Order: sequence, then C-alpha cells, then structure tokens
Amino acid sequence: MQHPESILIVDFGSQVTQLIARRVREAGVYSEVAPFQSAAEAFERMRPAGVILSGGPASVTLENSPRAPQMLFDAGVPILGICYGQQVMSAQLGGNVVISGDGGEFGKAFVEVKQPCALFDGVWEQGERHQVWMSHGDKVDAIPPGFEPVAVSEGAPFAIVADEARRFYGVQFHPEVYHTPDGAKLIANFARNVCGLTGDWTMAEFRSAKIAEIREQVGSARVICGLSGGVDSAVAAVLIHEAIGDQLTCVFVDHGLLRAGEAEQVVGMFRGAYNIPLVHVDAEEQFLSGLAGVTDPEAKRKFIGRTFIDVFDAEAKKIGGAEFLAQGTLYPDVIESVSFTGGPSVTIKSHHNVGGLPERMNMKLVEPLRELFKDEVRELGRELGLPDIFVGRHPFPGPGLAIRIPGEVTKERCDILRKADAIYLEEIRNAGLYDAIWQAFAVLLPVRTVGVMGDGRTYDSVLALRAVTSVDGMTAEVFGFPGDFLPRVATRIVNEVRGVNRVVYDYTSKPPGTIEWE
Ligand SMILES: Nc1ncnc2c1ncn2[C@@H]1O[C@H](COP(=O)(O)OP(=O)(O)OP(=O)(O)O)[C@@H](O)[C@H]1O
Ligand SMILES: O=c1[nH]c(=O)c2[nH+]cn([C@@H]3O[C@H](COP(=O)(O)O)[C@@H](O)[C@H]3O)c2[nH]1
Ligand SMILES: NC(=O)CC[C@H](N)C(=O)O
Ligand SMILES: [Mg+2]
Repeated sequence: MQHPESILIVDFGSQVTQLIARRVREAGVYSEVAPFQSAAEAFERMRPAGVILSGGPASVTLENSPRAPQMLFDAGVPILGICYGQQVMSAQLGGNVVISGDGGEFGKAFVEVKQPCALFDGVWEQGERHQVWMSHGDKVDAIPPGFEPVAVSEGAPFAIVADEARRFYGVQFHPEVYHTPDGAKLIANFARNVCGLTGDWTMAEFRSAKIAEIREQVGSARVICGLSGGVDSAVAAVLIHEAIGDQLTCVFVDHGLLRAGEAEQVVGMFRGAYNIPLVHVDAEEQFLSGLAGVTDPEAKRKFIGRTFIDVFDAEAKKIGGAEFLAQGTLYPDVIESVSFTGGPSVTIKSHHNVGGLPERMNMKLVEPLRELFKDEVRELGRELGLPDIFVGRHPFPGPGLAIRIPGEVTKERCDILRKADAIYLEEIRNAGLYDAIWQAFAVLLPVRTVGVMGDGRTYDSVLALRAVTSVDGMTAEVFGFPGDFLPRVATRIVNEVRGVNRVVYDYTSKPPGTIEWE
C-alpha cells in the first residue's frame, strides 16, 4: 500500500528497532519496519517520506555484513542512520568505519553540540552538552563527502554527522531508547521537520487503511480467525469483520490448556457482544495426548503451533474451505520468534503463532496487527468500540497452561494449576489490583517439597506466583503487592488446592527473565 505520509524503518537486527517504530508513531507518523533484505520492495510499495536505518549486531568492517539497498540513497528522501545505520551509510557513501581501538562506548555518554543542525533544530543549541545512550564497538573514522560533524562525544568524533543538502543524518548513539532523554524529540523532529510530515496520523486512520488492505488481500475469499478471547484476536476479528463481513468465521480452540471457566466465558462474551459466526472446538484430547512425554519448552511450543493449524484446517474444511487464516499476531510475537537478519540476533522463544507455525501451510495468513504493540492494539480496540472486558484483559499466551507447567503436561497437573490460578486471580480482582497489573499468573513447578499439614507429612508440588507491570510486554517489572496480600493468597492456595504445599513469588524482571517461565 502506498503511504506517502510515512517513514520506512530498515532493520539491521537491533534489539531496539521496534522502539524506533514506537517513537515515530508517538510523533503522529505512520511507520513500518522492513528487514534490510526486503527494504527496497518495502520502499517501492510505501513510497515513504523518509527512511531510518536501525542499529544492528553486525560489524560494517566485516565482509558480507548487511548493507542498505543503494536505491534508498538515490531516492531523494531524508535518511537518519542510527548506530549501525550511521556506520553502514558512512561506508556506502564513501566514508570509512573501523573497530574502535579503545573497545567502544557502552551505556551513558555525553555529546557536545558543535554546529546547528536540522535534526535537533529547536531541541538542542550549539555549545550544549546532552546525555545520550551508546552501544557500539565500531566507529566512523572518515565521513563521506558532503557530510559534516555537528556533535562529538568522548569516544565518537562523529557522534552526529549531517549532510544538510541531501538531508542525510547519522547518529552514533540510540535516540530511540529511554536513556537518551531527548531522543524521542530528535526522532519527532526528523519525522516532522526534516521529512515534512504533519504528525496527524491516528488510530482512526490505521483502522481505515487496514480495512482497505484486508479487502484488497482477501477479495471475496473466506477467512477463518483464531479467536482466543484475548485482546489481540478480538481486535483482529472485529477489524476483519468490519472489512469483509460474513466472509469471516471465528474459531475458538479449547485445547484443555485454558484457565478455569475460560471457554464458556469467552464464547459467551463474544456471542453476546457480536454477531460474528463463532465455532467452539473441543480439542483437549488432541492436544493433551500429543503433549504426553514432551518436556522441552520449544518442543511444546512447536507441537502446539502445529496442532492449532491442524485444527484450523479441519474447521476450514467443515465450512467448505477457507483461503485465509487470520491471527492477532503482534510485533513482539514476531521479534521474539524470529531473527530477521539470520545473523547473530537469536530466537528467544517460538511464539506459537509465529515461530511455532508449521513450514507448510494450506491457508495464507492475514495479520493486520503485526506491526503494533499491545498498548497500541488496546487503543485500536477502543477506537473500534470494543467493550472494556476485551480491551482490559491481561494477555494469555496461546500455548496456555502448557508453558506454565515446566516438565510434562498432564490433565491432572492442568487441573491443579487451574484451581490455584483461579484463586490468585480472584484475590487480585477482590483487592482491586487487576488493572494495576499487566499480567498475573501461577506456574506449577516440577519440584516437590516436604510440608506438614494437620500433623501429617505432605510431599507435594511448589507453585510460583508471578505478576508484572509492563507497557508492551517487551520489558517488564515485578509488581509489588501490598503488605499481607501474598501470604493470604499462599495460605488459601495451600489450604484449597490439593497437590500444592508451598507457594513462592517470582521477583525477576524482564530482562533478564521473560514473563512466562517457558
Ligand atoms: N485458544 C485459541 N483459539 C483460537 N485461536 C487462538 C487461541 N489462542 C491463541 N489463538 C490465536 O493466536 C494468536 C496469538 O495469541 P495471543 O495470546 O498472542 O493473542 P490474543 O490471545 O489474541 O491476545 P492476548 O495476548 O491478549 O492474550 C491469537 O490472536 C489468536 O489468533
Ligand atoms: O500467544 C502467545 N503465544 C506464545 O507462544 C507466547 N509466548 C509468550 N506469550 C506472551 O507474550 C508476552 C511476552 O512473554 P515472554 O516475556 O514470556 O516472552 C506475555 O504476555 C506472554 O504471555 C505468548 N503469547
Ligand atoms: N548498536 C549498534 O548498532 C552497534 C553497531 C555495531 N555492531 C558496533 O558495535 O559498533
Ligand atoms: Mg492470548
């Protein structure tokens, strides 16, 4: 889709590329991220008003390291290169990059502004010093013809370089991260003042653009949408329904790995609120029998991803075939599952709906939320008028309780976990804490410990409780419960759930932990 009021972000595999997209959208400008290998096609398709080249783990000094498509530099639009992006631009336009003799700069640094520059016009003044965040081992040691250094840092003489005639800018630091306090302003300045965009992009526009895109992609074909009751798939279903009406059928899969009462609740809620055909599939036996004996987290995820697709295929057949499968996949699902560059950035875990998909698929995917973050999906949900019960729900992973039972998953262990989890969530709701927490759940550990109850000895499982706050699920902090909340929940669980005799609380943030335990 052409999108002249947009910015294309070329991804070289940085862990924080997605934050660039965020910052651009926060500036009221639509953006899309494309891996460097397909950036030229993305550019042709979008016709954006500007380009940002991301950071990345590779070294420009090595042969075969990624390069930006040359056509981007010939397109006549402004370009901002960030870290690796700056280095690659320097190397490709006639400058030079070397490995820093002193090992590089990592963490907090200060830049000193030497000259005025359109990139920070109205934000920074000549002569000022400003905090930025650096993370580089290589540095530019000769800038290309046409460029001038406009700011320096101790370790980088070319902390900011600019070719005002071509409107090309390079920054060695990362303006997209929180620890560059004025970074968001620099990115907004690039998008609005340098690229000349108005900054009036809204979710309402996203909605209408996506609807047009879905209609174009799907035509008159039939679509099945995996509906979980979670925010993402509910928003995807309502959006797609607005686009193609009764060509859409939703499929809710009960894989036996859901929480207590969840299936009835989701199906009831959805049928109550929407007049969209919804098939409720009971696939517990198929999932649990396939999971028997499987203990490796990635093996569980791959099996579940594959089995979801088997179920969707079977349901498609029953309605006379469907050409497309819609899912509420978000950007974090994608970024954690795959490494765009095939380079040193690693797969953290295979989200069932991305990295867990089988290689051969009968249906083509429709994923209208693939570029968004959770909080943006919630905003879109509100824009679409979804009730709060959908929009405000804590996320629940597609593989469900299977990834909250380290070790083998059995029906018996699912039942134990369901009971404990229900008590935990009930107490959270009763204490009025549900909306203050991003996600809360229990994990049933494959560890047994000794206890004493009613003067008898117990030898039962340990249960871990987790609650985190987050904005987008990419990073998370541990939620601090008030005073006696956790001891009270622990007592209730040990008293009421047979099979659990000890409860612990998980104090790990993300990173270094992930939110789920597997
Ligand atoms: N039980 C299920 N039945 C059908 N589809 C499912 C089920 N669980 C997950 N999916 C599909 O997988 C996608 C990804 O799941 P995910 O949990 O990330 O999103 P969600 O459930 O829609 O939202 P949330 O993250 O808020 O739970 C869903 O959007 C949905 O399309
Ligand atoms: O639909 C999903 N399929 C998956 O395979 C999956 N794995 C993790 N999650 C959810 O993603 C968010 C981040 O989780 P992690 O920190 O554990 O990676 C958290 O909200 C997790 O619950 C998943 N959702
Ligand atoms: N953060 C980055 O983009 C790093 C770029 C390059 N890998 C370096 O170390 O200099
Ligand atoms: Mg979910």
